[in-house]
Amino acid sequence: MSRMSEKDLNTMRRRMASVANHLLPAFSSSSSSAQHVVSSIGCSSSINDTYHRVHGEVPTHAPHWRLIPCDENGKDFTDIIYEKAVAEPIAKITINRPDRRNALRPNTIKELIRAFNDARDDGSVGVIILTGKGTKAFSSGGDQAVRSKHGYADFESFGRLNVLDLQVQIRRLPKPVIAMVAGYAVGGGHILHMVCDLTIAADNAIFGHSGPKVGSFDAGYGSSIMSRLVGPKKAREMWFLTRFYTASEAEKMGLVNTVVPLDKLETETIKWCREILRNSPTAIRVLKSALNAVDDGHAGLQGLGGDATLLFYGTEEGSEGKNAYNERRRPDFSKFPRLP
Ligand SMILES: CC(C)(COP(=O)(O)OP(=O)(O)OC[C@H]1O[C@@H](n2cnc3c(N)ncnc32)[C@H](O)[C@@H]1OP(=O)(O)O)[C@@H](O)C(=O)NCCC(=O)NCCSC(=O)c1cc(O)c2ccccc2c1O
Repeated sequence: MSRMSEKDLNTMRRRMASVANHLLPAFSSSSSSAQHVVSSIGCSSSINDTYHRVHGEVPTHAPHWRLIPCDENGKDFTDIIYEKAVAEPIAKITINRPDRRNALRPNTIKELIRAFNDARDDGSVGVIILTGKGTKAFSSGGDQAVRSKHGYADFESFGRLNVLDLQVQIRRLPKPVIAMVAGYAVGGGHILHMVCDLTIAADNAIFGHSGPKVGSFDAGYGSSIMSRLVGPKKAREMWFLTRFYTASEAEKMGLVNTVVPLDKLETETIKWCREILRNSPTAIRVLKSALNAVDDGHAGLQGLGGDATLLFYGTEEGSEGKNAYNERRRPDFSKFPRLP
């Protein structure tokens, strides 16, 4: 038999490793993601397939955060802290009213909307983290101290429900938004984390609705998205009984993606950001629209349709139409395929 080359040997090793992997015990569906399997067995090299060899683990170091002190008009942020990671496409928006359990007043929402707008427009941002200052609360929802006859009113003479605008903004923002939840996420705080694309919860997190106890309710996303997430029966239970649920109960209900020890919350969230950021931004963008499209009706279709147009503009076929118009000639689309 002729001597094996180094390349043949490597191929053989790879195939043997692959066969050995298939002999590993199967994992339950609750830990179905490959990365989750990797972390649950604590050793990425245990799965020695091409996928894991090529993609490997993401770095675990903490980002260096740069403070964005004010909005685009130079107005200082007071109710939020807005930061961007240096040399990494991650933005972090922190609700900063810890002595009120990060309750939301109209000004808090206005600042959140401005920060989210900035993160959307900034091409160097690919993922946005939404969180609350401190470990006691993500947010306790609408600030009951400033609730008036027509909504919430802080520095104005009229009330607003501008949290609804924020919910729509997060839902339509073409970048993933991750809720990083420690402590209470109740009332409007619970709804905000549900509207985010993913939720990473600390083991001290508590979720629930208090609306009907304080004479309020969110009959918009706060009802429809919750029913989608936990199912219609559980959604009714949560709204009708206004009980609070632990992080692990929330995970079982499908309300959160994962639960981690409080001191690992940011590290784990950053890990999820980095894993997302290694993937195609356009794929992620279109998937976010697609995952929302059916539920969001015309607005959902518009988002997904807008993505299609955006991609089409980058093609030669799309440019031919524009060029022909600008050159005052008929467009020639004859060379473009009519795919089956
Ligand atoms: C969140 C709590 C369960 C935490 O309890 P804990 O014992 O840890 O802390 P305290 O209760 O002592 O709170 C410390 C301090 O913060 C003040 N505070 C906390 N939450 C709020 C709040 N939401 N508004 C105003 N102030 C708040 C509290 O008074 C204390 O102040 P001191 O001066 O006494 O130190 C518990 O705090 C709690 O149950 N909070 C209230 C939760 C709540 O009912 N939230 C409002 C629900 S309604 C809502 O959020 C809402 C959401 C929407 O999306 C809507 C959409 C459309 C229409 C309406 C909407 C809407 O109303």
